[in-house]
Amino acid sequence: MSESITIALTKGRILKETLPLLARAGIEPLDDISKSRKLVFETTADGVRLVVIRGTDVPTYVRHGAADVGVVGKDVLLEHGAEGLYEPLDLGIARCRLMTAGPVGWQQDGARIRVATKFVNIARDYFARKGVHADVIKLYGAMELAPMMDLADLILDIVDTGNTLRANGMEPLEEVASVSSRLIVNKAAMRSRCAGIQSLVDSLAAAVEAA
Ligand SMILES: Nc1ncnc2c1ncn2[C@@H]1O[C@H](COP(=O)(O)OP(=O)(O)OP(=O)(O)O)[C@@H](O)[C@H]1O
Ligand SMILES: O=P(O)(O)OC[C@H]1O[C@H](OP(=O)(O)OP(=O)(O)O)[C@H](O)[C@@H]1O
Repeated sequence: MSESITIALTKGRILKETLPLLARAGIEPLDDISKSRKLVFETTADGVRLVVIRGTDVPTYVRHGAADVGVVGKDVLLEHGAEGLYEPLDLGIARCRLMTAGPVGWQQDGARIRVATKFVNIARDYFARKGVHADVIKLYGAMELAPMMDLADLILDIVDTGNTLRANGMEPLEEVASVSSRLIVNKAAMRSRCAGIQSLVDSLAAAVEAA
């Protein structure tokens, strides 16, 4: 690739699943990311560098053009918006579901329900569309604790195996959205450096196909 490209990666579980796809597309970090405190990594591909950040920061870097391309969960795009971004590729990794969940056997008995979540925009939109009066309570983690402590009636959170819910006496109720990680691209970069970015998108699409 002749033009330089910066790719913003979501650290944690998405990173682990992204690296094999990047490797199949011929992009491997020169350092071992898991053993390094660095945030920027040069790669085996000429002009391609990686930055490793929190998922919620990935769309911000890409929207402002500080990174050209990013990898982020669909949940983050739904919650924080995708303006200024193209979403050309579903990478099919870190698959899970956004669901409502409640204590086993829970039944609504009042006009309003209290919902604890870190996905407040998704939750407000979801319950408004259902015509349910929901008081949405923002939390930053351990959503499953909120009903146990009578902070909330329900939660809206990510569910994969369901083990976390079961371990805390809860059950999944309704699916709000299906989630996987997406490749996002800065709209201006897509226009001005179309060839380099399109070639990256094509290589990653082939890597996803081969996975
Ligand atoms: N249990 C899961 N199974 C599969 N994918 C998941 C699961 N939990 C989260 N994800 C996906 O991985 C992304 C990152 O989740 P992770 O738990 O690594 O970070 P986080 O703690 O939610 O984020 P942060 O560190 O920014 O607060 C989520 O946005 C979602 O797309
Ligand atoms: O259905 P499961 O397979 O149990 O997965 C769901 C759990 O995974 C995520 O948490 P994570 O393990 O990432 O911990 P976190 O609270 O640090 O995000 C999510 O917030 C759920 O708690």
